[in-house]
Amino acid sequence: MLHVKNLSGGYPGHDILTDISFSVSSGELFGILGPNGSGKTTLLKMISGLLTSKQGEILVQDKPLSTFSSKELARIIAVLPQVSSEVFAYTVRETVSLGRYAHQTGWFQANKSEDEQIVVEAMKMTGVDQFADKLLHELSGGERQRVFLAQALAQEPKILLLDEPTNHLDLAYQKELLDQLKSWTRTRDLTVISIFHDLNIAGLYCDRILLLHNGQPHMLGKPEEVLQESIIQQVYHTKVVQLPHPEVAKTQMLLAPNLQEDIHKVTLGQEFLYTDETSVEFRSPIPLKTMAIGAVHGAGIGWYDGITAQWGEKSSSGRITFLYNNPVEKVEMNSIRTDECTIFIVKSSGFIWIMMNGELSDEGFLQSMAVAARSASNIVVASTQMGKLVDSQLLIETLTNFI
Ligand SMILES: Nc1ncnc2c1ncn2[C@@H]1O[C@H](COP(=O)(O)OP(=O)(O)OP(=O)(O)O)[C@@H](O)[C@H]1O
Repeated sequence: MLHVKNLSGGYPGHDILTDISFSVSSGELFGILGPNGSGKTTLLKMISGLLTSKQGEILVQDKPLSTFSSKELARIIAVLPQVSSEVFAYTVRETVSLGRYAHQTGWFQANKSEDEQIVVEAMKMTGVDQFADKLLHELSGGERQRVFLAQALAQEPKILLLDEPTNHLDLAYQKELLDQLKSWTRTRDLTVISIFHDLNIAGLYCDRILLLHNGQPHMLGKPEEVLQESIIQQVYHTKVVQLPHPEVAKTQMLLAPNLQEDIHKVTLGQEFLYTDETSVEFRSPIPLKTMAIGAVHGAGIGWYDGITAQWGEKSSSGRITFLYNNPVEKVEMNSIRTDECTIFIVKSSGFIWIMMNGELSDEGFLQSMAVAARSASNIVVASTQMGKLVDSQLLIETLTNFI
């Protein structure tokens, strides 16, 4: 559908892009990612014919882009630019109708009934039909964004170029728009080429991603190939954490903020353990990353600021909670200091809680769980996730001696 071959160029006296090559197939949702100033918009402007290249070529449906008249091109490619705050005194209906321009063959055929039908359909699909007769400047940023999308759709393009399409949209409209675009790529063979700043949205919806860095292609591939911690850190120069989406087989990237200096350094130990006649409680002064089994509240993986074992009547505390019919017995504590971390263990007839002062990997959590599971079924492994990364092998040997 679209081939970009060895493309270089930019603005007069200011080259931006160097040797970019890629192809986009019909019905593909193709994402362009990259830091600010990496050349994403410049590339999109070249594909839309707004900027000419210095070297290389762009083929649309196997014909060089430069051989299309602007009207011919508008029947194939529609562009949704970054929405600016400048709007003209047009109504929503008039704005969307402009999308039909490329399909009109003469002045007297303007607004034929077929065109009108398509305009109404585009307005319905984007949910802007409810304010069809309002002026653009009477709408919110997100509503305006949807009007321009309707205009692009009314153009009935084969290729839709989008520059940060979800920029002004709230969460529900982001999802609705992207679900809709994805479905049109499948059902109508629409090809979508879109710039994204949100790596996670790109990861969820794109078939492939081109990652630009300083005007050059850094990587081209499937989202799971491109969205790797090390690649993103190298290109964006910021720390991110990669993890699997909990519901779909897609990778997600989280920012890793520098919040640790706001948290005072603590060592988990006996002074945070409280016992009375109806409960044993560990009240942590900071949130702990936890993995728990057997709990009525907080089982699985999470972040909690405490653990409670209770019997008798007691209101829920929001901490990881274990319930017992009878009082737990033989509550023992152990503080173990290794070269890398200190571990605080609370053990009773009913549970084992392992609290780590250090950073524990997912594997470390699972292995600690496995050691504790040899002698208990109600278990919490908790970690401050601050300080040194704990060596899982050493940890297992240490825990095996104490549990
Ligand atoms: N009209 C222009 N004339 C000269 N240089 C320009 C022009 N527009 C953009 N540039 C420069 O081209 C470079 C790439 O800009 P571009 O808008 O393509 O980046 P981008 O990746 O889309 O960035 P952002 O994520 O900030 O939108 C930037 O250094 C920018 O200053």
